[in-house]
Amino acid sequence: MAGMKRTGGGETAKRHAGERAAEAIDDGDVVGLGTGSTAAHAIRALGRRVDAGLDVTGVATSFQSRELAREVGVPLTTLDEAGNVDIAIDGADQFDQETGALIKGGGAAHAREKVVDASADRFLVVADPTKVARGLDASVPIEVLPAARRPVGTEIDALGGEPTLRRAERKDGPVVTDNGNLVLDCAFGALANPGALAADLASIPGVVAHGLFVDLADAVLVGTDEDVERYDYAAE
Ligand SMILES: O=C(CO)[C@H](O)[C@H](O)COP(=O)(O)O
Repeated sequence: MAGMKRTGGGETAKRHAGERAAEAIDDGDVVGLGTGSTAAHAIRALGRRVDAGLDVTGVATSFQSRELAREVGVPLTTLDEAGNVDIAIDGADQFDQETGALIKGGGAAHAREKVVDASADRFLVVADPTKVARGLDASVPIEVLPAARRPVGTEIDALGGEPTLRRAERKDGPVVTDNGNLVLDCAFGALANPGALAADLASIPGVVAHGLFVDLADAVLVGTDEDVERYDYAAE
């Protein structure tokens, strides 16, 4: 698969990935509903399968995915009620095709996404070809308690990162997450050891969640304009 020419970074590619992922849902499944434009295609496709008689419940990872699930008729539950997630479908901002390690949080939803994706028996990532990488070098979103913004920034500096407070596009001020926190987008350059950086970031007081998802994805479905390529990282 590596080295194949892929076309697509637009909605068609995202739709192909999302629709293929929705086909993997079985009757009775509790489904983690990811956030972002690619996961949204999966939620819409799942809604069509529910219309056709599929019996599933969804666990939303954000305000946005909850609203969309309601709109397309996917019944909702919570982790508290369901206890277990059979399969989660979620997007990514970048993934390392060798290891399946991900950077997530472009939609500032990665704290809840990580809880849902990590608790799923199977975690399917849906992406378009612009997300495929050799190694990881995108900036890492870090959700922080508002009161911890400065001390966390100092720790990020010490780890060799450059933190930038994420600002809202249509509001004066910062992006505030669904959990009431702030996001620091942290540029580290090429990540030599994402697992070690993930552990370092998780140990900083005031960090709610970072956007490194290491050893979590079971498979990544990359939609193209024509088809879907699948990368497997664990026995399903
Ligand atoms: O991590 C995420 C949200 O926090 C998204 O899944 C990620 O940003 C990908 O989004 P899109 O499919 O719109 O490119």
